[in-house]
Amino acid sequence: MSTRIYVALDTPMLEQARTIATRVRHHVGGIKLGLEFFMANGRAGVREMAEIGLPIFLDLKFHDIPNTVAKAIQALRPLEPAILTVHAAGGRAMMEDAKAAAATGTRVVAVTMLTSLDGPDLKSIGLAPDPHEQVVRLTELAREAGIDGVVCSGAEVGAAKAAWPQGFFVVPGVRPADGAHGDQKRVVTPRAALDAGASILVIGRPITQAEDPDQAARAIEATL
Ligand SMILES: O=C(O)c1cc(=O)[nH]c(=O)n1[C@@H]1O[C@H](COP(=O)(O)O)[C@@H](O)[C@H]1O
Repeated sequence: MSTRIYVALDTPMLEQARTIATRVRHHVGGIKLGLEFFMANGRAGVREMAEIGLPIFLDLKFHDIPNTVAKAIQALRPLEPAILTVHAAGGRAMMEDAKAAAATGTRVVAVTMLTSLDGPDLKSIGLAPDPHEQVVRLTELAREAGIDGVVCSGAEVGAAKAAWPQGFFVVPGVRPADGAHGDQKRVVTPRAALDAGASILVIGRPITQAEDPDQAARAIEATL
């Protein structure tokens, strides 16, 4: 079992999420539930998934004024997720208040730069077109805010870890060497992401869209 893999169950269908999670549960360390699942199934759905017995990573990527984010996270406290996400671009005060509002055992991690973006995308939204610079700057801000870690691509996790050696690093957008990239742009293999400093890997479609998700999870696990 690789406790370093969190399987992203991006589906609105509770039964489908439960079926995949049950099939792969011996090869992953946790379940990531995101906006697609949460919008369709809400807190009750999260509770049902928690019954499978794996840690829950609730990825709702909060990005709003500090008060709104803190109140939203407070409302999630009873679910006691192992990990939850905010956007680092929400700023230091928002991240500080997010951490203060979360349950004691919940790691709060901040998304630095989405793995679906590249340098030209950064430029198109008015930022310096250098993913490394952007990820390192936001990693330093997250560290100063006193949260637990960041989300970044495997291409930048080495630089982020150098900026925050004690941080917790979540790396999505990983693909087996021959895997389809889909909408992900800054992609590395699971092994390369771990070697570069990832604490955990978030893997969705390479497992969930496989003909045999259990076999796909095992094959990835074997490369780690
Ligand atoms: O916060 C995340 O988990 C996240 C951040 C990011 O920059 N990129 C990213 O892909 N994710 C999530 O990671 C998962 C990746 O899924 P796959 O591309 O199917 O492996 C999705 O659930 C995304 O929402």
